[in-house]
Parts: sequence; C-alpha cells; structure tokens
Amino acid sequence: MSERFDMIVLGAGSGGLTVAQRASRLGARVALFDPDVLGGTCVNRGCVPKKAMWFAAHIADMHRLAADIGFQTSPMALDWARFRTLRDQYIAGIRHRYAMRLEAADIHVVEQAARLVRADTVATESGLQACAPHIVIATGSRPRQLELPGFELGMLSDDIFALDAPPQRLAIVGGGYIGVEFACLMRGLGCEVDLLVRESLLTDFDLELVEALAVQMLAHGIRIMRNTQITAARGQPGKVTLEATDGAEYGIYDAVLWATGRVPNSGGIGLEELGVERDGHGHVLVDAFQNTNVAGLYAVGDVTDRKALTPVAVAAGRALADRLIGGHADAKFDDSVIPSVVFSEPPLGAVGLTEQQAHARYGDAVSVHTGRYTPLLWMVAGRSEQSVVKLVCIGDERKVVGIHVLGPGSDELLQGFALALQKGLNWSDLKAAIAIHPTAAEELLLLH
Ligand SMILES: Cc1cc2nc3c(=O)[nH]c(=O)nc-3n(C[C@H](O)[C@H](O)[C@H](O)COP(=O)(O)OP(=O)(O)OC[C@H]3O[C@@H](n4cnc5c(N)ncnc54)[C@H](O)[C@@H]3O)c2cc1C
Ligand SMILES: NC(=O)c1ccc[n+]([C@@H]2O[C@H](COP(=O)([O-])OP(=O)(O)OC[C@H]3O[C@@H](n4cnc5c(N)ncnc54)[C@H](O)[C@@H]3O)[C@@H](O)[C@H]2O)c1
Repeated sequence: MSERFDMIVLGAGSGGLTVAQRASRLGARVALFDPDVLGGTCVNRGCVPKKAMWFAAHIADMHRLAADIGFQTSPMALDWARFRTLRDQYIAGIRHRYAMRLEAADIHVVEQAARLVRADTVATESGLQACAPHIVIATGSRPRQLELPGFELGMLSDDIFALDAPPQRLAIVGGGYIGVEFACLMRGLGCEVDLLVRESLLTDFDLELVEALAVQMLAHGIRIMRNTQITAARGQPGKVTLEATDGAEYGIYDAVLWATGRVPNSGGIGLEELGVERDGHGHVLVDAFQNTNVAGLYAVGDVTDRKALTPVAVAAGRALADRLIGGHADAKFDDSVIPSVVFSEPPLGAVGLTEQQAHARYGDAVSVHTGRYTPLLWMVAGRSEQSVVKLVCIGDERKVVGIHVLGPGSDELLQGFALALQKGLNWSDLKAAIAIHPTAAEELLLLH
C-alpha cells in the first residue's frame, strides 16, 4: 500500500530542498527522499567547504601581501585539523537548520534512495512505497570517473575535503571550474601544484581573461601543462606518477585530484523503464517549465542539462513549486542570464556572452571595451600583475551583452552588474553613472 502525497522529491540537495520547502509552504503534502545527508553537493562536497578553503587560502595570500607592505610577520602555518573542524561544524550547523525547517514544515523525510516504479509511484529498497501526482527528480550529479589504469590512485573532489593534511606535491587533472579553483586554493595553502589539462583552461570563459588568470597562476607558482591528456597513473598511494599520451611522465606526486567533470545521477532510478528522455551524457531532458516528456515527472538541478550551479537548481525548484502548487501556470525561471564566478586567485567572473561567442552570434555588430589595471594594494606592495575587465557590446547603442571581470573583488562586484545587464544596459548607462572610488568596480564604469 503506497502512502499518498501531493508531491514527491528525489534528492535533498539545492534543487530538491528548494522545491520541497516551497511546495510545502504553498500547502502541499510533500515527501522528500535522500539516502545521504541533507544539503547535497553544494553544502557538503561543493560550494560551501570549497569557499571556506578559498577563504583560508586567501588569508594566507593576504599574509604574504602584508609582509610585502611592511608588516612584521612571522611564518604563519595553518592548523589544518582545527580549520577542518571549524569548517565541518559550520556545515553541520547548516544541515541541522535544514532538518529543523523540514520538520517544522511537516515534510516527510525518508533517509533512503528511491526509484520510480510508475510515473506516480516511487519505492525504496526496504519496500516503502509512496505516490503523488507530481514527482521531482533532483538527484544531482557525481564526479566523472575515467577508465584509465591507476585511476584509483587519485582522489575525486568529494575526497579532497576529508584530507588529513594538505599534500606537499599535488597534481590536478582537468582545467574546468574545479581544477582551476583547487589549483589556486591548494597553492595558496602551500602545496606545489601541477595542473594537467587536456585542452585549455575554462573553455566557457572569455579567452583574454582566462589567459590573464593563467599568467597570475603561473606567477603564484602553479605549473600548467596544456594539451596534456593523461592516460594512466601508476605507483602507490602517496607516490603517484602520471603518464600522458605523448609518453611524457609527470610526478612523483603525493596526491592526484581528478577534476574531469561530473555525470548526472540519472541511472538505475527507473527513468529508462518509464521512457524518460535523456541526452547522450545522461542528463534528463526538460522543457522551460522543468517538465520531462512523461506527464507528472519533472527534473531540476544538475541532473538536467542546465548549467550546473546551485542558484540555477534553486531557481528551477522555486519556479516549479510556484507552478505546480502555487497555481502560477506561467512560472519558469529565466536562464538567459546566469552569472558565475570561478573562485580562483584572483577570482574570475562572467555574465552573458564572451567576446568569442558574441562575434559568432553578432559578427561585425560587436564592440569590445577592455581595461587592464593593477589593483591599488598590489601596486603599493610592488606587484605588477594585472586585473582585467571587459564589456562586450552590440549595435550602435552599444547594448551590453557580456561582462567579464578578473581581479580582487570580482566575485562580489559582479552580482549588481549582472542584474543591470539582465534589465537592459547600454554602455552609455555605465559612462553616465557616478563611480565609487577607489574600487575595482569603478573600472567597469571608466572604460574607453
Ligand atoms: C567542488 C564543487 C564546488 C562547487 N562550487 C560551486 C559554487 O561555488 N557555486 C555554485 O553555484 N555551484 C557550485 N558547485 C555546483 C553545485 O554544487 C551544484 O550545481 C548543486 O549542488 C546542484 O544541486 P542539485 O540539487 O541539483 O544536486 P545535489 O546537490 O548533488 O543533490 C542531489 C541529492 O540527490 C540525492 N540522491 C541521489 N540519488 C538519489 C535517489 N535515487 N533517491 C533520492 N535521493 C537521491 C543525493 O544523495 C544528493 O543529496 C560546485 C560543485 C562542486 C562539486
Ligand atoms: N564556482 C562555481 O560556480 C563552481 C565551482 C565548481 C564546480 N562548479 C560546477 O560544477 C561543474 C563541474 O566542475 P568540473 O570542473 O568538474 O567540470 P568542468 O566541466 O568545468 O571541467 C571539466 C574539465 O575536465 C576536462 N576533461 C573532461 N574529460 C576529460 C578526460 N577524459 N580527460 C582529461 N580531461 C577531461 C575538461 O576538458 C575540462 O577541463 C562545473 O561545470 C560547474 O557547473 C561550479
């Protein structure tokens, strides 16, 4: 006998928690299944512990800057165990607050994996069954595992948060968000880092800013090997050598991080049997309203083919609950403008089209305004690395279709500019605005 609900949600990560809580607030009786801890990737194995580590690395970098500008500093060593405890306590606190909120909302939480047995019914291995007219797949994604000899000698991003101590020599394979972020932050924490990249870095970002970031990473002592396809790892844990297609060998490393993308958790949960359409990578295909091709089944977050970012999963979940339970038939989220930041050192932020994408789409109508500057504090400290800001515009009115920022503060300053771009922004609006001086943000207003 199945227990009946108004909505069932598979997955208590960013997307699943949002849709479940919002649907409940709007009056639905909701069941939420997840075999793992509450919060999913972002809270437990992603954004949150990563950002805490980024802050620690940033503090270490500021300490080096402090010495450069005249502070009497003594060597500063991170008590890794204490830092890990504090970070993990913070995360446990987030999970605790989620649990309290779910309980207060009377959401029926089942700490088990579920699979679809019919379009309106899910079941667990232990034999529990539940049914609802609306079932939301929010099962997220997991790190991609490569089929190459010795893969098990390396770790995945899930594992890096559990390290007892930072390795002295670390290889990172992959040049996407995770590869670049961990290269920078582990270097900041004192590791020797080699970044081995199949093609080039951050291929979705503006080439000019990525190259400027690469210059700074090199200046910080990160070795970047491009066009390097790793074919095998050998040795033993703590002593690993990597082999590449051209016969070159890299190492010996104390640790290897495979950061080669993520795959959706869409297998083995009954989707094939029900005929739910997926793309070649396994992402569940959804329309603008998060509907799958099967009535009553929806998907949000990393398990879909949308951009794999927490705010995207959250926005999708919110809109879906508003539509299914809140009665807003047109509710969907606008995914045309999605800002994002790579938490590198310094951070790299982007919203809208890159120069390359704009040229491909608008040809000669594109104009680009780029500024390079050395941040004030770096100048004082005698550093000469440059930050870069870029506006990508189209047409005679110079409508802004892309904003790209690299440098200290980029992570915080981008949000307001992204909102302006979303609302419709011309270059003349920026030129007419009064700047805040001296800041990094004003560089975007002062472009020629
Ligand atoms: C290292 C790292 C750093 C990141 N940093 C950022 C960042 O700075 N900013 C940002 O925006 N994004 C970041 N991301 C991406 C972000 O974490 C994801 O986009 C986001 O967590 C996706 O949320 P989700 O709800 O789709 O999936 P998840 O958070 O992965 O949640 C899915 C949940 O489903 C559960 N589940 C799986 N199978 C089943 C089943 N059969 N039944 C029930 N439950 C199931 C899982 O246990 C999991 O809890 C980062 C990711 C990583 C890995
Ligand atoms: N700051 C943030 O917002 C943030 C941070 C981390 C992750 N994320 C999200 O999580 C996603 C996953 O991050 P990621 O860095 O794992 O993926 P990614 O897609 O950003 O990068 C994957 C990298 O692995 C390489 N790669 C893929 N297959 C390979 C192979 N077989 N051999 C060698 N290299 C290979 C790719 O060329 C690429 O450089 C991101 O795309 C992003 O959406 C966001």
